[in-house]
Amino acid sequence: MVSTHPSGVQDSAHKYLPLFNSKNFDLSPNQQLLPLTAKVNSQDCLEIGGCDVKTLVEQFGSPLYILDEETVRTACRQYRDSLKRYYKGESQVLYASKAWSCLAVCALVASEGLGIDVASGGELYTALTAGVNPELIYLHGNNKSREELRYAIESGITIMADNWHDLQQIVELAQGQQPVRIMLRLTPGIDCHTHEYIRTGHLDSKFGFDPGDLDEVFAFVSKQTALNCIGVHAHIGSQIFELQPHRDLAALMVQWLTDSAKYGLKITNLNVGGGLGITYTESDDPPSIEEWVKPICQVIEETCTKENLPLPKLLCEPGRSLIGTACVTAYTIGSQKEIPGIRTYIAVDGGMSDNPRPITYQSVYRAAIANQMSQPLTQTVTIAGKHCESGDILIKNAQLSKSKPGDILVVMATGAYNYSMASNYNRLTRSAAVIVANGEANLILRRETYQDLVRQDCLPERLIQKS
Ligand SMILES: Cc1ncc(COP(=O)(O)O)c(C=O)c1O
Ligand SMILES: N[C@@H](CCCC[NH3+])C(=O)O
Repeated sequence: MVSTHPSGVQDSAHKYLPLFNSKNFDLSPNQQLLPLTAKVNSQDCLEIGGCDVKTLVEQFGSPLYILDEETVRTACRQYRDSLKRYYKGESQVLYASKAWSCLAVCALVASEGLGIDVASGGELYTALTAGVNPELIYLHGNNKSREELRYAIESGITIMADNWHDLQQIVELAQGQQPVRIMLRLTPGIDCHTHEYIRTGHLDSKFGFDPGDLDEVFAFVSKQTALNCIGVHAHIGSQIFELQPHRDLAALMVQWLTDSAKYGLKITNLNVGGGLGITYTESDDPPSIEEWVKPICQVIEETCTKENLPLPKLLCEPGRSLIGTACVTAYTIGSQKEIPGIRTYIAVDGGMSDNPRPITYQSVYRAAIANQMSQPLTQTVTIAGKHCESGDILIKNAQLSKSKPGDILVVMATGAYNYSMASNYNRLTRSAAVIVANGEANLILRRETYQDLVRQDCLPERLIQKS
């Protein structure tokens, strides 16, 4: 018997399902706990993209990242369409690929007309290999190596100059070449309420030029014929639910455009970064994609009118809100340990190596037993990973239906900063990932093998064991 809350919400995993109907693409993916196509089928199993999660695990193994194509496409379109609706100037959405960088994800967002923000040579290589147009790729980093900068210049992408060292190296490498396209990353000095580790816009941040250096930077850049400075950039942090910090940022950035004009710089691009939060639990209440885009556009237009400036090309670079809720991770339940009067641990076949966010940021997730979605949530259990680390806990006090070894547990909203931050701790092989759409599942990341684990290992002659 499924019990019902006074609110009418079923006390089963059904409560996590989005109110999605295929004709209505208005739901903002970042406000859902499960991918938009999630439903429960006649076997009481969770289905995503028309694929039964239990069957996917049988076919592709466990743990498994399951990425819903429709949810990612919907999020891309909502960013793009909102910019078109609320901004009279040109605009471009970039995907912050640090959220999940792999060939398929880069190709998917590029097919929706997005550009890509990369934060290293490796992410750049991935985006280029996926076939992304170099003119739509932007390289970030507070300590880019000379090799990374050379690679960026040779590839014809835009470099986000983050500091003086960066600028000097770019000028040196650019000599004798076409002017190198750069944008300046500036620290706005704007605080927001999010985890300390993922705040970037406050003054005490390792990213970007200090606001006190602004005039000097504009003066320097204006004299360099090797540089083509097209824009300014700022990013205030991640998993943000408030709108005011981004309004403040937009106004401040237009001020930077006015300041730069005094140095004869023709800066035409303004990149407000990313940062829109997502729903990890029912108590998270982020604005929708449209609600985030609209005030930014309005503030830029109003401030430009006031300052008598032409509208800049507006760029933004969301990561988490494009992909976070498009994915679930499916695990197989194994051992259980009941400590009377204390708690019950349920262990799964992954943990901090495939999702390091709980142990790193104390992030809270929701889960369900995918093969019995309507069963009442009668158990309060702690979901433990399989690593040799007491802190390897995925969820404390999860409300689940009664489970047994072999059941499939899905953890929700694992699309952002999970695979991309995954490790091989305890030499676990990295999990596979599939993309699902219209009842079809395709592998996008092969599961690592034991051979993969030792591929880069070298065994010096003198250490070889002689029998
Ligand atoms: C420079 C930059 N741009 C974009 C992002 C993407 O942020 P989010 O995933 O919160 O949208 C980040 C990460 O915080 C970032 O550091
Ligand atoms: N890795 C962080 C986000 C970092 C954002 C990058 N600047 C997270 O998982 O929440």
